[in-house]
Amino acid sequence: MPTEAQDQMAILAGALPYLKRYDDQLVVVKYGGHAMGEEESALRFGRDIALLEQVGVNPVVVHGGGPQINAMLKRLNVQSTFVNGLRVTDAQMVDVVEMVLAGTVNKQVAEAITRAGVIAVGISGKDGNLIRARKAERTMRDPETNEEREIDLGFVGEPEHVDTKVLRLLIGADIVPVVAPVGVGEDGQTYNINADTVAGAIAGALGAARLLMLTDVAGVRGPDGQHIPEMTVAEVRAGIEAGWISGGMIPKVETCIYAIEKGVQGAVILDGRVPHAVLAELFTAGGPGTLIKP
Ligand SMILES: Nc1ncnc2c1ncn2[C@@H]1O[C@H](COP(=O)(O)OP(=O)(O)O)[C@@H](O)[C@H]1O
Ligand SMILES: CC(=O)N[C@@H](CCC(=O)OP(=O)(O)O)C(=O)O
Repeated sequence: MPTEAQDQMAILAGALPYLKRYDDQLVVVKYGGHAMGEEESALRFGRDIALLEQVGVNPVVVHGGGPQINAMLKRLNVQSTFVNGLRVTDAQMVDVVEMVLAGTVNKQVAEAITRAGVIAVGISGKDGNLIRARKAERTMRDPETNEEREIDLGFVGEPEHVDTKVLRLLIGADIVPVVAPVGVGEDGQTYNINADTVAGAIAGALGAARLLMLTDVAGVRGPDGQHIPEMTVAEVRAGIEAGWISGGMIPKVETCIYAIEKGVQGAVILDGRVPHAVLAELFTAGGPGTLIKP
């Protein structure tokens, strides 16, 4: 009968080749608001990110906070609406969004990593010229006239330019950057940016080895509801076209495709609520999520 120690040795031996593969590599981890869950799961996430740093991987965390923004808006009695997964953000709301994302959530995530023994620094896309944004433009088909018309999302932005200098300085000093998805326009306007989009833009600009998208589903499900362990970009496009990839999964897979086209070797969608999801994905054969490859 194998002893517990032998079991642990077997796990370690299995992980060693993967540790070597990711040594000194950049891994961007998008930590979604739904993946955050209870305090204990956030602390577990912090320990896993700290462990990555300690074994020589360079993690960069981009967090979301959609549910946390919703909770604050509810307390303030403010209604919000979404168009194609993006929150219509007026001038008053952009202040609340920035306060929650760059304030509360950003500091909680950075603190969870720091508490695990590795220094993390929380910044927003407005710091160090990290994310220069422009107003996001979207159109929608009017169901009555069947014509495409522009929709005004207010202060919703998309990254126009990512300046990685501040990230590289932090990474070089063994500090984990934790980024809130807020950007600044040329005129100094603050923009609310979807966190998936920011994670893809940063992974692309850094030329990361991997982009991990932590959400609250196990990965991409196929037409019959089965979990798909691995997909090519062409298969993802076919899934969107056929309609079995839909809703909130569309911006997620599109972000993965964008990052891959920018040179990221692989992007993974996985359930961040599962203990040690990040470690299992990077350091075991055939991780638990859906790996999207060129
Ligand atoms: N093929 C699919 N596989 C998995 N989830 C899908 C698929 N198509 C649509 N979805 C939906 O996408 C959702 C994930 O997106 P979303 O809720 O926006 O995540 P997050 O809040 O983490 O950014 C799932 O909960 C599911 O309802
Ligand atoms: C424009 C837009 O929709 N921004 C998002 C930013 C937060 C986010 O993306 O958080 P999750 O990753 O947890 O969904 C929002 O306001 O909810």
